Amino acid sequence: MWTALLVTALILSVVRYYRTIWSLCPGPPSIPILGAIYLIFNSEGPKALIDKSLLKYGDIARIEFGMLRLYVVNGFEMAKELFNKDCTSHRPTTWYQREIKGFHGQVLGIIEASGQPWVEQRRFGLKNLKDFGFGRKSLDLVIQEEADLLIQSLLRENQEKNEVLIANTFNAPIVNALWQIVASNRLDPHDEATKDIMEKLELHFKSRMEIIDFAPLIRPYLPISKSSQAILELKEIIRKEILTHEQDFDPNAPPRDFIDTYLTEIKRTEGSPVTNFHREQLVTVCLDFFLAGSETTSTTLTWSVILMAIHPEIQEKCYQEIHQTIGSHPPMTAHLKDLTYCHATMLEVQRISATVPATLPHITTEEIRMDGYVIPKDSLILANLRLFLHDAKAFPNPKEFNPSRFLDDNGKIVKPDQFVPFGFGKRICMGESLAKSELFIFLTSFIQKTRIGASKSREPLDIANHTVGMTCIPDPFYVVMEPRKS
Ligand code: HEM
Repeated sequence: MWTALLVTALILSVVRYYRTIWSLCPGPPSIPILGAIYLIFNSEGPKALIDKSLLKYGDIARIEFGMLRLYVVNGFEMAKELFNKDCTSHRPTTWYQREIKGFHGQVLGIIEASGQPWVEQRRFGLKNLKDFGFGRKSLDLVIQEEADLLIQSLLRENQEKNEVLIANTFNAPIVNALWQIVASNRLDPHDEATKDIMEKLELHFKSRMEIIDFAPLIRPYLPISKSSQAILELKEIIRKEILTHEQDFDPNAPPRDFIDTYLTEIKRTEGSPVTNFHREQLVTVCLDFFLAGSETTSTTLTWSVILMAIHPEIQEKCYQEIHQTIGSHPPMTAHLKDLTYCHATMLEVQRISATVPATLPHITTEEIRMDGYVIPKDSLILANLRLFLHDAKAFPNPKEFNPSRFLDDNGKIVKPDQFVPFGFGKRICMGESLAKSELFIFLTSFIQKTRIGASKSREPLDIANHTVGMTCIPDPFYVVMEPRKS
């Protein structure tokens, strides 16, 4: 009798499972309990989530992952409307976000936070990221110095080996620029401590989403993964830097960097029963800048190098523009408006690489009904940015690398709405202006001082050789880099 009852209960729950998912919008086949988990644990990894095969389900595809329901939005208009809603601007929180990124069960920082604490931290971060020209140096100068040091080191490598290996090449300089903004210190790229930070960041970026983090009952009893351990150690490094800042912090002196600005805010709001500004919050906000701002920018720069090597005629056009407009003057953010072809080249690098192929997951806080679709409360939702950036209607011949598509007849920059490398809506990237300065100054400094070409002793360069994860990263490649005569 118990067996019969068990079998009936099982059949009923399977029927219920299929009735529920059939009442929702379509998606890849799934089975009870596991859903369509095979999609991200196959050899393709997260690439499956942005695959064109999902287009057959319409503007939005539903993917079941065990207890989770994920919606991938492939329709641009729909995505824009959805991501502008308050009820889609929250983030899912798992054990990882509460215990590893957060502190004692509390979600902190910007990337994973939601509601009022997120609004406050994001607003504060945005306001202060805008004029990150702290203390002695302007932001442009910090970026120029990092670009120049890297160029010198690559030219030396080229002189010794007749070619240069491009693999994680921009990671240290970009982390360094961020570290100077955050803590006004420069990390020595040859120092063991710096290599350690880079390895930890890399471990994090190479890790896959751990589905088990969504099982709050058993997760605390399982061992901490290497990538989570790396995050805890990165937080400790940042915490130590904050403690050092606290020792010689003078609230009446101008802030030296972001940490000082934040410490001033902690002092200002001290004693308030509702303050969200405290040391652990600062640790996570800084960590978020490193996690969101390092790999994204450095990978886009890696794409710039491979694309310049494949397209010497475009590189030459950029060089001529730089040569005629600013000569040997160090490139600055303000030159974006004068070096329009270089600006267009930077946009085209971002478009074709789609470095961040999808937004991070958002979570719905209420049921949404839109264009005949129903998205239940507590569903994960992400937008397929790569699809929008490669949309043939907005960008004719989308596979072609053609910076001129971003220039009108008068040579002015024009950007179609679908140009969304930084996402859109309420959670749009916070580091957009910083990233643009970094991309522009690095790209133009490289072209101003070097000629990048393909290495003749290697296989032809091909942008199809890349790995898709949280970011799309070109596989390591070799180029020749020769100095330009000034
Ligand atoms: C080329 C470089 C970059 C690209 C392509 C990029 C792209 C993105 C994208 C697509 C998102 C997700 C939006 C969403 O979930 O809806 C995001 C979020 C974010 N980015 Fe960037 N990003 C870049 C550089 C930076 C930099 C330099 C920083 C700051 C130091 C930064 C800070 C952030 C933060 C804090 C978030 C989370 C925002 C929130 O949840 O409210 N990013 N970025």
